[in-house]
Amino acid sequence: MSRPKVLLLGKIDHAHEAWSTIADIADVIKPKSTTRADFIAECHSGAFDGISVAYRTFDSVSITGKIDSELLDALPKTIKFICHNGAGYDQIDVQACTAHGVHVSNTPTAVDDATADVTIWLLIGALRNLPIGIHALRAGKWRGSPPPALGHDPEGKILGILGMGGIGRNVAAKARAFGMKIRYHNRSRLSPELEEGAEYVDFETLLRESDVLSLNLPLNPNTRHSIAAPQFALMKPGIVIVNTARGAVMDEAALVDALASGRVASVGLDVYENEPEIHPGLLANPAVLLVPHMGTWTQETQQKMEEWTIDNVRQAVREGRLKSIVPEQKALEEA
Ligand SMILES: O=CC(=O)O
Repeated sequence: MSRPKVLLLGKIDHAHEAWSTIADIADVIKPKSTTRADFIAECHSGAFDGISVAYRTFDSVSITGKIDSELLDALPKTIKFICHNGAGYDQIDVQACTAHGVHVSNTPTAVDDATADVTIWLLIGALRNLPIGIHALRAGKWRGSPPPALGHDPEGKILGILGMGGIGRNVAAKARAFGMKIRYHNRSRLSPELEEGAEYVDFETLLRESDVLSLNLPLNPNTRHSIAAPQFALMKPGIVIVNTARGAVMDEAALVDALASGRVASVGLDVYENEPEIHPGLLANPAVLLVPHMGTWTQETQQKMEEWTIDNVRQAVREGRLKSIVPEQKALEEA
């Protein structure tokens, strides 16, 4: 019987030992292409014939582009599993995968601490007007003249969390240590054990009453531009917003307008609508705290994410099922 074949899209940077165990159970194939057009041609050349599982990284989008119907049509029909290294899988059209009989996994929980840590860092930095001070200091002007306006303490402020999954709940736990009052909105209300005292409110109340809003929802066709001009108009003037989810859950141009009008006092952003491009209105604004998508940028978390993805590959090869199928496809593994 021929050995299973695994396609590696991107590279393994940390979990080399775990990855070496895949070579014991499968042949690993790497693409030669560096562009989507070449990758599709390579698919048609038969180079990937027989693969059943693909491991992919966020950065491998530069080779393949989005995993959509066109790409799935080009890949051999034998592919049954795509194991994505990352919590957010907006680069993958899950509906198209389901239609092609391909199951998709991501890396929930592995990213929660690191992403929540950066969320809290951005939250405090934006609340305290730190970017203005940092900017002035680097320009040799100490605090600047005039100095930044006084910031605000997190204690007693309402933190509204939009998207109360693993990362949102981790942010809540950490923000409680700063004395923040936690409210959230989600597609559905959580059990009291998961809520841990957080108050469930409707979307409009979250927008109207939050002092700080943290975006922790996944990007998909339903959540794109969840925060746009009509939502900014409802917000409490002077709100601080933090986004460590995906840029496109918020309309970046509308955000620039909301900052200019003062409706939004400050933002802390790790993600952008058209990464790595950033809206010039954000770059020009010294009040905003900007980080280049580093939410999971730690040794420990990158290692955990790779190991988690490799576990998915291993389970797919050995047992024909995934450790962490994405929520949209849960019913497929239960069937
Ligand atoms: O952005 C990071 C991730 O999706 O894991």
